[in-house]
Amino acid sequence: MRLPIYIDQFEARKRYKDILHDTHKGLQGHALLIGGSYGKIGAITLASRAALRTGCGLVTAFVPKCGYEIIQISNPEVMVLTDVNKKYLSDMHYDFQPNAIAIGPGLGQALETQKAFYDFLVKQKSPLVVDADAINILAQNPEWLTLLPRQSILTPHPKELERLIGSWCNQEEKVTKARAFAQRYQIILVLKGGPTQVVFGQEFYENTTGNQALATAGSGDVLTGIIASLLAQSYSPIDAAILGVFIHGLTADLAVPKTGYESFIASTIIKYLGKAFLFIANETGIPKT
Ligand SMILES: NC(=O)C1=CN([C@@H]2O[C@H](COP(=O)(O)OP(=O)(O)OC[C@H]3O[C@@H](n4cnc5c(N)ncnc54)[C@H](O)[C@@H]3O)[C@@H](O)[C@H]2O)[C@@H](O)CC1
Ligand SMILES: Nc1ncnc2c1ncn2[C@@H]1O[C@H](COP(=O)(O)OP(=O)(O)O)[C@@H](O)[C@H]1O
Ligand SMILES: [Mg+2]
Repeated sequence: MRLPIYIDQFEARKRYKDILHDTHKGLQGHALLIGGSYGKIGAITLASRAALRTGCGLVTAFVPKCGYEIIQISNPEVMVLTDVNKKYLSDMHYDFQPNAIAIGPGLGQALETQKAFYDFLVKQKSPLVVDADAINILAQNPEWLTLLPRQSILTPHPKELERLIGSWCNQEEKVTKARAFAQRYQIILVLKGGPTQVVFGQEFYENTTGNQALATAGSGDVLTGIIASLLAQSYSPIDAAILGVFIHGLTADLAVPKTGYESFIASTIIKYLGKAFLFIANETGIPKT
């Protein structure tokens, strides 16, 4: 098997773009995060907060009606659009053009949601971030995979990946199958785990940040928000995926000396995003390459 390209501070720094001093929220990108269902509004709450803390100018969450107050109260900076349905999404309808869309955290797999996801996919032209139940819905409806815009980023954890590509006997087979899948549908696969790997065309990357503190509910939802935010800020899909997984893991490496593994939760990732960006934006004295 070919050796991976390691996603280290140098790979991250060469992709990182400074925030310009004369920018404004209208230039910083508008991310739309679609998901949530009754009992799982937390997933989209976390993703949208992470998107804001990753630097995009505007964030809108699209959730079923039951999520409206939850998100408005917990994230006042986030705008909220609601579905006609109370407990799960049934019509992903909005009348603005976001710079990036992520779909899936907490979405559920109700039949009406599946149908709405199909209608949504048919209309999409720009790369998406596809996570969690949106991946599970694609695994149940593989013929919809051809609807994914080129260079969409899918972020499966190992179980979601298995649903999507079938099982594997060893790491080599996993990567080979993932690569064939990514090439077939012209997508980027972020294979989450410890370590997270990224598969794109002929390239195969492996992240060097992160630790077991990330084994906590919602940490993948936060990653989805981070990648969507970078995509909204005009990072290319592969740069958004690479920088996203690096920053996400880095928060855990920076936090653990203070929090320990046990008390680290998904919100801690968001809390440490600032320190992670300072590290990447060269505040440590390490030259930017
Ligand atoms: N606060 C919230 O609202 C939360 C909502 N969530 C949402 O809940 C829904 C279900 O997601 P889940 O991922 O929990 O359910 P899944 O059924 O997709 O995945 C859980 C299964 O995957 C296995 N698995 C997960 N990570 C693994 C790894 N690294 N190695 C091997 N096996 C692994 C688990 O053992 C379990 O069998 C999604 O929509 C998700 O976004 C979760 O993100 C948790 C937090
Ligand atoms: N032991 C570990 N070491 C490093 N990273 C981990 C570990 N366990 C989980 N993670 C990371 O945490 C995230 C978990 O994502 P996911 O399973 O989708 O969580 P959730 O759905 O609860 O948000 C992924 O980014 C994964 O790489
Ligand atoms: Mg997940």
